[in-house]
Amino acid sequence: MSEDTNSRPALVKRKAKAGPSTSRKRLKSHPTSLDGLPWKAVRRPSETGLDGDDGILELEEVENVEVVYEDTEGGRVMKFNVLEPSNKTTKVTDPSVIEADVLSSASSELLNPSVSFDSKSLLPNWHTFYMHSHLLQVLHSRGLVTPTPIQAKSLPIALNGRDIVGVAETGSGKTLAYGLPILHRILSHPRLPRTKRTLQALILAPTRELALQVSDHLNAFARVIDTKAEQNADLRNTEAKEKQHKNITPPLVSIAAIVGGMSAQKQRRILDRGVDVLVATPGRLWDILEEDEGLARQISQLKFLVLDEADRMVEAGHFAEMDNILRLTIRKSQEDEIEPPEAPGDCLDAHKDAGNTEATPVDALQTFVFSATLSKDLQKNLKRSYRQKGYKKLSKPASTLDDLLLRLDFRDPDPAIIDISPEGGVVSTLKESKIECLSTDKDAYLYYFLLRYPGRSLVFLSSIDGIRRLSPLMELLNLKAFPLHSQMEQRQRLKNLDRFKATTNAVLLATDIAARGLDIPAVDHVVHYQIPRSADVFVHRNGRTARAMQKGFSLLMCAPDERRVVRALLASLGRKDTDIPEISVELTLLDKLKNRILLARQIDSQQHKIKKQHHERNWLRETAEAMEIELDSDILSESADESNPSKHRKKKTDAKIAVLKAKLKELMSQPLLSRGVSTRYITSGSRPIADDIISGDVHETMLGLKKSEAGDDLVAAAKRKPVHKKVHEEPEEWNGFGS
Ligand SMILES: Nc1ncnc2c1ncn2[C@@H]1O[C@H](COP(=O)(O)OP(=O)(O)OP(=O)(O)O)[C@@H](O)[C@H]1O
Repeated sequence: MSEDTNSRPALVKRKAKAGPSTSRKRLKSHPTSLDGLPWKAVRRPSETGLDGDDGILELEEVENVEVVYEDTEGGRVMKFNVLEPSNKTTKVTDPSVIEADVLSSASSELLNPSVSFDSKSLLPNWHTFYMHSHLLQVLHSRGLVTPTPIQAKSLPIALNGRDIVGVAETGSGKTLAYGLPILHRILSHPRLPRTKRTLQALILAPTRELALQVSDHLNAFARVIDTKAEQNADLRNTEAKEKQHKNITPPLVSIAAIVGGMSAQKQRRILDRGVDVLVATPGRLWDILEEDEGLARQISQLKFLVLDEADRMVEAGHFAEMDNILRLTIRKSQEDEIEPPEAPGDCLDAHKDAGNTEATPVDALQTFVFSATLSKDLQKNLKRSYRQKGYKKLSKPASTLDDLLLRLDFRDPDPAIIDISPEGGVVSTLKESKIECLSTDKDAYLYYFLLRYPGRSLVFLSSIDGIRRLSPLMELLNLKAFPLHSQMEQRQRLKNLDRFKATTNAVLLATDIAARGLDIPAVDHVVHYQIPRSADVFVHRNGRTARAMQKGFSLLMCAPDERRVVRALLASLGRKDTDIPEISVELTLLDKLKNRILLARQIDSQQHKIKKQHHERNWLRETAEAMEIELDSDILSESADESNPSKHRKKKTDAKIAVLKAKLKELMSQPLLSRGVSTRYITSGSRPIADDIISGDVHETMLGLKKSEAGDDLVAAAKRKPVHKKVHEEPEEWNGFGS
């Protein structure tokens, strides 16, 4: 993670490279601590197995340092001289000072942004927001030439110090809508030299993956732009550039992620060094806060509080932690005033009396609440939560999202509500479809879909057991499928996510932990293998594709007993199930696929048997050891003795598996031929495909079917009403990302 860039955990190995050389000049004898040296993170090549954001290990090294020992009254003291080539100017070695220097030079650009970056001509669409020139440069270098509608609407309001409740479709750039104002403020108010960073912004996110993604996303804007790396022709890939760069330069703004499943000690150390922005999941943050008064104090003095995917945070069972954390953000002076409205009407009247819709609060904790799905009622209640005097204190713990959001210490008498979510939650670039089939046939339909429409497919299941069942089946069917669910280790979760991102033709089998916020580039298809449990989850699952104005496709698999729920779910979005067209399926191929699936299931069940036996043996052995009982050697023997019953059973099962695997291999080697096509007479039959093969139009895995996108094969259904966006002003002219 990029917050590690200038990290220097206490327990890592460090090597001070050789001392003075004659060609170097001693510039300073500076009795600084080890922490004061210009440590650089050491790149960890993947071959070493030590790469990746494991959150545990960070290696650093330091160069050109001379170690001297000095005898003092208190004993022998070690001092360090930092050496530099004679043609260079001296730099003091405290990293915080280096950072402060960089920061001040960056902030000085603000005084005259045109000197370093001509945003007016290079980024005319962003120029009008007058953001820090560093941010503009990063936007430019990343090719983000036009703000998205939610960004265009939020930025002027947020930069003006106001609170915002923002609702906009999935993948529409909400992270930068709240992130840029935060970064702008921090860059524009540099720390004094030699002072530690103090926490300015807290961003709460419901899942670990989302928190890490937000911190990565914002970190790209927090680092010094490395013009040398930019020019390096060998490093055209932005990610590679960033990776190389973040290893050497301290960030302008330090952004750390605090999430469960990673080393808590390391996260504490990062916090001890001081960070500007913290992105956290409520659970882990509260764990740390319980032991860290200093951090709790910093949280009570925040400049920004963000609730990303606020509605999900409550669902995720973070109620108590959220409640506790939000209480910390309430200013003492206001705490007494935090009361629930007695009657909504009273409150609204009082609100009107306040009559201060445009005011910019002076003591500014700015609060941003963002999501793709915040109900209208909730938005109204958020306005109401503007504290009125004369009511009782909120002493009871929060028990609903309304309750919880009432705790938000909105400074703004009238938080701006920006709702540009599309009607029914349907993103304009998303094509939806459904398949109605028996639950028992879902595997075959899914397999058909994945073969017929190769690409990156995110398959949602509601149960972890379902994922555990499907995963090995997919493997046996030679599909690259990666599981992702909450019972997996965090490291494995991130690894699978990365693998899925890196593979163009892959499947991610995920529970709803992947439904929210995850920004995976180019997800072609979202499949609802099991129907979502709520309309919001449906919208967010769909939102993993068709992001940033890209095309996307979603498929809802609906069994007869699920129809009623689907109807209700769509009705709550103001839609009908007939709105969603069915996708055409070549049924002759489906039958052939069913045979493959049948075999794969049999193999899996046999393999499962072996695993179970193995597990039972281990359990017996461990229990016997614990109870100091000696077990009959027959039971545990792994020897090749044929008379051993368990060994014999295993051998039999192995043989069965081998036969089944051979059969499956044989089946999979036979081409899947669509109706009316024969391999012997490829140019004849009712559907000759020779021409298609020559022109490259043929689908490789299903002969007789042309290559097509899933969206092209929809069976006409009752026409969906066009999706009307609510009226909004300037973003109307926005024509998508890019040029
Ligand atoms: N102005 C822009 N121009 C082009 N791409 C952008 C712009 N702003 C953000 N993006 C890209 O759009 C993608 C989606 O952004 P982001 O993850 O912030 O969406 P979101 O609205 O938070 O989605 P969700 O509701 O699913 O969490 C990201 O890859 C981001 O880099």
